[in-house]
Amino acid sequence: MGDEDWEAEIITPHLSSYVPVFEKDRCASGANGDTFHRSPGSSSADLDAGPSQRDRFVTRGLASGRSWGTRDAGESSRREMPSAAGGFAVGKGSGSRGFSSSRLEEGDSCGFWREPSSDGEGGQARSRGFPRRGGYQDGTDPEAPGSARRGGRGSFRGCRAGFGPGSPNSEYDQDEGTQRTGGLFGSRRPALSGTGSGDVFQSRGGSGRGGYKGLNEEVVTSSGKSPWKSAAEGADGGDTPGPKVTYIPPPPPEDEGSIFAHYQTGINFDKYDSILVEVSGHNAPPAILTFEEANLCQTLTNNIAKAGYTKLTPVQKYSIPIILAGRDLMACAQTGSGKTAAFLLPILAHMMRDGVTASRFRELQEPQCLVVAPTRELVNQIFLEARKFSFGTCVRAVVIYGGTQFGHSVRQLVQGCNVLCATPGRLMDVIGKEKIGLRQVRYLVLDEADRMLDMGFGPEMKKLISCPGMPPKEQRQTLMFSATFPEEIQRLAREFLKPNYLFVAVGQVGGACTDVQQTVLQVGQYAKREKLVEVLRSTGDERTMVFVETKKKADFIATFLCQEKIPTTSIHGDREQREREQALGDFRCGKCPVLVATSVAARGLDIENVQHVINFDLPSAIDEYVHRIGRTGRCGNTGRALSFFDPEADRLLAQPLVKVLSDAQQDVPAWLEEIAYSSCVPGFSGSPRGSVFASVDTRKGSSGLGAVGFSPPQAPAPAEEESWD
Ligand SMILES: Nc1ncnc2c1ncn2[C@@H]1O[C@H](COP(=O)(O)OP(=O)(O)OP(=O)(O)O)[C@@H](O)[C@H]1O
Repeated sequence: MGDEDWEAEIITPHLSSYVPVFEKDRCASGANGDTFHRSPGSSSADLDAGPSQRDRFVTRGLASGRSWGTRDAGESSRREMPSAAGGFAVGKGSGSRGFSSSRLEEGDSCGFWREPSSDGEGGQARSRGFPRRGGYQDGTDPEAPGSARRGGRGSFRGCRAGFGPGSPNSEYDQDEGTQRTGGLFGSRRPALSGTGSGDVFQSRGGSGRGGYKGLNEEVVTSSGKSPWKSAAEGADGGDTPGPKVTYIPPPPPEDEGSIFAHYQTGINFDKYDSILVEVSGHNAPPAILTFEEANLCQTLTNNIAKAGYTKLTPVQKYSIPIILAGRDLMACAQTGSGKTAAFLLPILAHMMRDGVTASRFRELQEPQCLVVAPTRELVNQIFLEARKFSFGTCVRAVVIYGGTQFGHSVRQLVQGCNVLCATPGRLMDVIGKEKIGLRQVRYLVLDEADRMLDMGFGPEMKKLISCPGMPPKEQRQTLMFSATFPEEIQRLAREFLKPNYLFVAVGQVGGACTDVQQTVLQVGQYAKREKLVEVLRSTGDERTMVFVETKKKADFIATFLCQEKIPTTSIHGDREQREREQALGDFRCGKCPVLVATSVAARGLDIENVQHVINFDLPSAIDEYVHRIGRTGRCGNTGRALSFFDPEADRLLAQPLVKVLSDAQQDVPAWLEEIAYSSCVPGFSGSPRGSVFASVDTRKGSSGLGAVGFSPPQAPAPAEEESWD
């Protein structure tokens, strides 16, 4: 099938949904009211008796009984597992030489679509001089040339937006109500078309929508400038012409049950206690062991209890007292370990302690706290957390982000704003329109800070701290959180932080969550779809996120899976915001148990019951891999990650991948070690794009800051991308 053919194939069916209509004999009811007769996958966690004590990273992963691979365990080499024993790797097979057979690698013809050997995706996928990834594309991919491919996250929990009825603002009141759709939850969803999902398939040609485009959606020009900003300004209500964005997200839930809805911590939650934590910097306050020790006000304490939090996670134990002491902080902790509450709780406690007053209706709002994050879904998630913890207080949290009607953002703001959660583009828009003043900012939080400071967002963040009115770093508290913190980004971050900032490293900086069982299979590009279907059929309707490299491919694979009668939806930057939210809602509620995503969903998504992450395409950067697989195995729950490793395209990832696997005490397939060895990069630092594995505060090299804990596993690499130009 030629390139044009597959493109046509996607468009012509006019799918109103990715949810296929099932044959009656196979499904009685389902995503469209059907019940799928697919055998549910067993996900029993195979717990070992006790934690494996390693020299630096004490917590350890768990084996799930399921095996995706077909190799013998004997082919894997277990690394650095002095006490890895019993049960840890039970049932786990990693890699499959079988799948690396030339027959499959050279292209199978069992699928309905055959991938040509050349691709147009590689330019986008392998920026920075890495080999182009093999792919199916036709070279007309709008993402291809020069696009950055790192990304943000997307997550979503519930509905969003401010309180009460919007107060019309004539300046921005256009299109009021025209698209008040797109809720995430059943009752709030718009009337659905077609098969009932309402997830209208119209992502192609999705340019011109407003808003910052997430992760691998923004285009970084050779000058390092990011044109997304003007798009955001234009489409979201700024000055440049473009299609008007009319989407008004549904309001957040009002009932207490929904506000405090949470999922259970997992069987490994208590194992967090054994993770080694390193704090560096001078005069760090001691960690707290309980919420009581934090001495929070009664309302906050009640809200913490209602949220189901009984015990602090390590990053919370260390970060909360540091923030309460007024110190700047850079904190790095594994995915899903509670970083959001680690900054929200002490900030809210401070605000309450300082007697924050209810903000009132005003044209210019002056929030005390700014939380900036890279994707729309993530800021919405943070907003919902802030709203939950501030429930019953006078603190008002507001969320604004691109892809929604600008006037709607303004209407949320003018009603009052103490804590503003925003994506960079929309934030700069409202600052530019003088809807937000920065004079009162006491707390500036960069979530996914390494992403916020890299070449995609860094210039915007620099602009933010130079905005008129923004208090200098000496007069504000700056807090940075992420699961990964490359050394070069740590260096850039210092410009934002007071010199005496503290650095908290929970476990290994940039390390994968050890509650995720990682499996890598060698699968040639032409065999991937067949393997994907095989895996998805074997896992039943367990929730699975499938990551691919490009937006087009996300559409294509989602459509393909639907044709295979696997209820699937997709999220990527070319989908309209309403569609993105609909997709996440359908995935979250289980209507579509498979979500095909680009890296826009790699960071921060906190969705209950995501049992699997599949890297259909591996990312080029290992930190991206760490974030992607962190969508499962959250908060002490176990999860599984399966990656299709295409030796042609993924060779440069082999080395850092081996390191991530072994650091997380996972099986390392022998073939992967061989590839890693053969593609050995002299002076390897753990990542093709720089040292992700900065296991320590980078200041330690120069300032001799002392720290208890682990030592760097390798010599620091020369920083890449030092410059934003
Ligand atoms: N102390 C706690 N007790 C119980 N649940 C918690 C606690 N802290 C956080 N959680 C829950 O754990 C989940 C993961 O938290 P959160 O999203 O903040 O993780 P994260 O570290 O920011 O992850 P990521 O790196 O992927 O962004 C959330 O559902 C959150 O409500």
